[in-house]
Amino acid sequence: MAPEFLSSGVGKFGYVTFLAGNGDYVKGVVGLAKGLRKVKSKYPLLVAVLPDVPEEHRELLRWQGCVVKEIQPVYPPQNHTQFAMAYYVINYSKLRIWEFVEYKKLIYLDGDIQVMENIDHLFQMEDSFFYAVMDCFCEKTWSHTPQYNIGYCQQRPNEVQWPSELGPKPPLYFNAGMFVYEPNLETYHSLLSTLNVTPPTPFAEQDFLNMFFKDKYKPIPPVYNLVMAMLWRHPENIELHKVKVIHYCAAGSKPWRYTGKEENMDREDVKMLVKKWWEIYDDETLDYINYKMIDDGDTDTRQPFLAALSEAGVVHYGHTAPSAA
Ligand SMILES: O=c1ccn([C@@H]2O[C@H](COP(=O)(O)OP(=O)(O)O)[C@@H](O)[C@H]2O)c(=O)[nH]1
Ligand SMILES: OC[C@H]1O[C@H](O[C@@H]2[C@@H](O)[C@H](O)[C@@H](O)[C@H](O)[C@@H]2O)[C@H](O)[C@@H](O)[C@H]1O
Repeated sequence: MAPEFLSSGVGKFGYVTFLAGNGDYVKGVVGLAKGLRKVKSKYPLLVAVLPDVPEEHRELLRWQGCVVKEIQPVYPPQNHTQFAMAYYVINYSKLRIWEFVEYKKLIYLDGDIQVMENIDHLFQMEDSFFYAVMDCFCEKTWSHTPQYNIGYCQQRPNEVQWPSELGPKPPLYFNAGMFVYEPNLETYHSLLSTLNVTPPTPFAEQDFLNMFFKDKYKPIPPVYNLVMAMLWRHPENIELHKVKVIHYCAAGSKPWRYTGKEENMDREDVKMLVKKWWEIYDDETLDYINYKMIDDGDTDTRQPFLAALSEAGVVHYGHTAPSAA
């Protein structure tokens, strides 16, 4: 029986990710939990799971110190003019994390993200804004947009000017795989009611969140969410050695499925980033149950993590952990 985690306490800050289905994304979330431990984050990782996430995956995540919270799916209104790319529709369910009001501020991270350096300092940014990294319009996944078709990208706004005949330049657009936000019930209900009257679009909840938060959005540097395609689309904007958060969102880049066969996946930098992910995933000292408390007390690497878990009301009863997925 996995340890009993209760998240009844009021925690100020935390990380949150989203897990759907009974497939292999659970490996991404296990890797993320271990990565946050490796960088000695003080805060718990919440996992918003859809009902279709099997109990054995939830158990595995509890054994990795995660606070597992079941959410119900969110679907956009049926609409015949535009559809989200079917693969992304399930991501509208991410909106449920605005209901986690026992936390003052949360950092959302996709399950295909890895944290390579501590980013706890982001919680100190000014309240009442929505912080995220700007996306790039140059991937073929953007071929449905005027930006892609005229070659305009916010990552290099002066190379191809936005033509005035197309109207105002599009507002800055963020990648919704990582963002800093404040859970709030009023915002949550407004999100859902607005979604009810908003036709689905190709990038689903990412488009929707960009529209909803357009007046509160504040860009943060790309070191906080390396959208992998930036490596070959805009290398001039990336200093790889400074990157703190890696987002394995390019086709073929999911480390746990990596074959190296898809376009750009044979790049040395991609191979290095995939290797870094596996080094963390395979590191048993980072498994929650093996995460050592150092008796001398003053440099206990586990204490801040346990303190944050207790602050968040997570009570841990240790046993031997099952094998990882
Ligand atoms: O079958 C799925 C698809 C998506 N996700 C979650 O939704 C996030 C966003 O989906 P995806 O990573 O496919 O989007 P990308 O960033 O690759 O475009 C994932 O990282 C997971 O956290 C999931 O758990 N199961
Ligand atoms: O549901 C829409 C998704 O949109 C985003 O992924 C996209 C985006 O990054 C494009 O710019 C890339 O071209 C594309 O490959 C990639 O899948 C988010 O990362 C993901 O969390 C989720 O919101």
